[in-house]
Amino acid sequence: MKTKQDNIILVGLMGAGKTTIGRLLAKRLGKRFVDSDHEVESRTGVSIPVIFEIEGEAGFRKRESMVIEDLSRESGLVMATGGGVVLSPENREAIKAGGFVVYLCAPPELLYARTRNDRNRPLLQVADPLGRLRQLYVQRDPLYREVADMVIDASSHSANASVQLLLRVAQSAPLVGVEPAPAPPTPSTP
Ligand SMILES: Nc1ncnc2c1ncn2[C@@H]1O[C@H](COP(=O)(O)OP(=O)(O)OP(=O)(O)O)[C@@H](O)[C@H]1O
Ligand SMILES: O=C(O)C1=C[C@@H](O)[C@@H](O)[C@H](O)C1
Ligand SMILES: [Mg+2]
Repeated sequence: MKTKQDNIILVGLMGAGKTTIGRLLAKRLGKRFVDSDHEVESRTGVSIPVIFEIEGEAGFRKRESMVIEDLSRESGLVMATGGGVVLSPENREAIKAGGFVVYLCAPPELLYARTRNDRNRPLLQVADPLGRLRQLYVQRDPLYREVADMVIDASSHSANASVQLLLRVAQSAPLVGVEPAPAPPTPSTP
């Protein structure tokens, strides 16, 4: 039977550390690491900025949804997701059904510091990227919480500390969806 713990799915805003932490965690758990952003790029053969340029955000979201639908049906994965996957109700359902979902939560100011020198995130190529991150936080924080089985404060942990925390959870969490063992028979009195 498929259990929720078969897959661990990381959600959160750009720069929260989904790719960094997901890769390390997968290695430690001996699971396959997948990243929905990388999967979109490998299916199209071009980078995310190029997809945004040619097809706009709407085109990217359609491709992202197809990838999420496919990957959420697999098992034994650690999956990093793109920051915007929670925008679509269909993606949210697929993620919730597809694994144990961890929201890496961090304030916009920290996310800005982590992403400011990277040109690979089209939504942050604006005059005021910190302002954009603040808007996205307000819009998306409730959506990440809606899908999350667990929230990690990604601002107070190093990437390695977050991995350690998740390893402890993965190794101690009961398997959701598994029937509890039947109670032993009560001895009959002679
Ligand atoms: N405590 C931390 N946890 C995770 N990543 C950190 C931490 N501190 C710094 N970083 C750095 O933050 C940067 C952004 O991380 P990463 O690319 O993993 O984010 P992401 O959540 O996958 O973003 P995106 O949604 O844009 O793909 C990386 O350079 C990473 O090394
Ligand atoms: O937050 C977002 O909407 C995005 C985050 C990235 O992971 C990429 O999926 C893309 O740049 C869009
Ligand atoms: Mg990433």
